[in-house]
Amino acid sequence: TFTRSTRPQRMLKAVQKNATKGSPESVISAIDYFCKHSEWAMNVGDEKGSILDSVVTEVNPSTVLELGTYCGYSTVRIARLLSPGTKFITLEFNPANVTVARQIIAHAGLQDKVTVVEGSSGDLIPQMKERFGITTFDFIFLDHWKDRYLPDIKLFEECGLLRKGSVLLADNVICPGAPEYLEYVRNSPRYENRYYPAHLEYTKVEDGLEKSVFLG
Ligand SMILES: Nc1ncnc2c1ncn2[C@@H]1O[C@H](Cn2cc(CNC(=O)c3cc([N+](=O)[O-])cc(O)c3O)nn2)[C@@H](O)[C@H]1O
Ligand SMILES: [Mg+2]
Repeated sequence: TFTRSTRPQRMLKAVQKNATKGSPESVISAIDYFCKHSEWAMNVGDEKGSILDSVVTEVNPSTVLELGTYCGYSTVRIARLLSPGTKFITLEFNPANVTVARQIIAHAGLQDKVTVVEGSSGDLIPQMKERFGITTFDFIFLDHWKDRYLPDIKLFEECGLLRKGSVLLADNVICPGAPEYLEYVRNSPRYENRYYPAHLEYTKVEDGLEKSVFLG
């Protein structure tokens, strides 16, 4: 029987066809080209991706967590900037997307830099310490279900996974929006925040990233 491919599978084919193996930049370009000329997809994209790059470079983290791997676009953006020995974990709920993401990350030659863990953030965050030997995360990128941003930041606090200076960067705080999360970090004395205005990936729609530094 004929089963139609999925958008992540078509994105993977485009990467395998157009990107040079071992080149993270060409994987990033191939995905951005696919999203601009073939099919829109919910990667953080090139404009917000450059902001993500600058924050990762500024933090120069030793431990990194990403929520919502999807196809691995932001995973590749982050992993290509990390120093050797950095511990980078990305969480992905959908097993089909885990499979696609691992292949895209491998095409970029970054498979040894990051661990893609299948499961939901709510289940996996409390396991970070004992399963992966993490004490605290220096940098966290939130790009998963928007109604999970707030419960998950509270989970980070409860599990003692944040230290003074830990940086959280949240995608889509305007579109689709994460109003409860924004209200929480902006009204909490425990976070120093900065909003980076941008646009929804590959569109002219307003969106942005919120950076929140945990003050301890
Ligand atoms: N709690 C979770 N734990 C682990 N993985 C998760 C979780 N929630 C979603 N995911 C995974 O994230 C991936 C991508 N994803 C992200 C979202 C939520 N983000 C968006 O819906 C979104 C939507 C738009 N948009 O509609 O324009 C733009 C964006 O940049 C977005 O991130 N839904 N799936 C999917 O593979 C899903 O399995
Ligand atoms: Mg997003």
